[in-house]
Amino acid sequence: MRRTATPSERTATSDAVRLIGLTRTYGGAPHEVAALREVSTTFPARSFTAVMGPSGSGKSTLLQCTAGLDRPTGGRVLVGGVDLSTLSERQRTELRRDRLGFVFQSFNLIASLTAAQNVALPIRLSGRRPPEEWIREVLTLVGLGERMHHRPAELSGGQQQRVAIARAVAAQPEVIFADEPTGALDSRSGREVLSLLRRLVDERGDTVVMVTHDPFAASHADRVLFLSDGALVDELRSPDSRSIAARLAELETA
Ligand SMILES: Nc1ncnc2c1ncn2[C@@H]1O[C@H](COP(=O)(O)OP(=O)(O)OP(=O)(O)O)[C@@H](O)[C@H]1O
Repeated sequence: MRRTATPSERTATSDAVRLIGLTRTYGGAPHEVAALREVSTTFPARSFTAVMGPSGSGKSTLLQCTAGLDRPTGGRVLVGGVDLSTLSERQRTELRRDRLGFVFQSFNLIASLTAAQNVALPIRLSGRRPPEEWIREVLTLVGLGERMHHRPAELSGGQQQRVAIARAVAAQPEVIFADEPTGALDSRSGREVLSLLRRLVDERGDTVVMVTHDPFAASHADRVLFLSDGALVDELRSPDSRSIAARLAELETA
């Protein structure tokens, strides 16, 4: 089930996503809120980026606009070179389904389906029939090869999140967007999920963009972007939790 380039075929230098002057305002004058102000950056292929910032700084809006779930009011988003603003609503839906993967805080699994059926669902929705060996391979990758036929209620929170990650990985997306993926987990399960995301990047060449409030979670990334009041104000490369927490505290008190 290898529709797009395999990780080894992906080049280390290409940009998976490019943001150019990304702007999103809500409401009109005099109550206009600038949730994003001319944010420009790139998310290189095979990299793990964390997005941080105080509450209300624009993290969710950045993720939503970058993943084509919300339309920016200015600037451009390029996913694999495709300018999202040139796509119709339907084409954006197809791009999300076929080329992007999503992991949410609340797992968003379908309760009546088994782990294997949940993982296969996005591929089925795009009209393809995923081979059972591929679904087994992806669930084995996340350490749940023995739990393929369990329903979400029969799995722990950490296991459910790993099923959700398997679901995101199964269609070989160009970028995996994770929104507070450890927010609902205890610290041990959270650590397992973060190690798994790290492994996807290091061993498979996946590209991960993660929004988080947690400096420890962000320390698993190659690079941490900091938003403040809708603007991209700083970035740290290969940071440790302590330096991330210190920078965040400065922005929160600013
Ligand atoms: N649909 C909306 N209508 C009006 N304002 C909005 C809307 N969505 C977000 N905003 C505003 O845009 C700004 C950025 O919000 P956003 O949710 O992106 O921040 P965040 O950094 O993700 O916050 P948190 O960490 O609290 O989740 C905030 O001022 C918020 O109130």
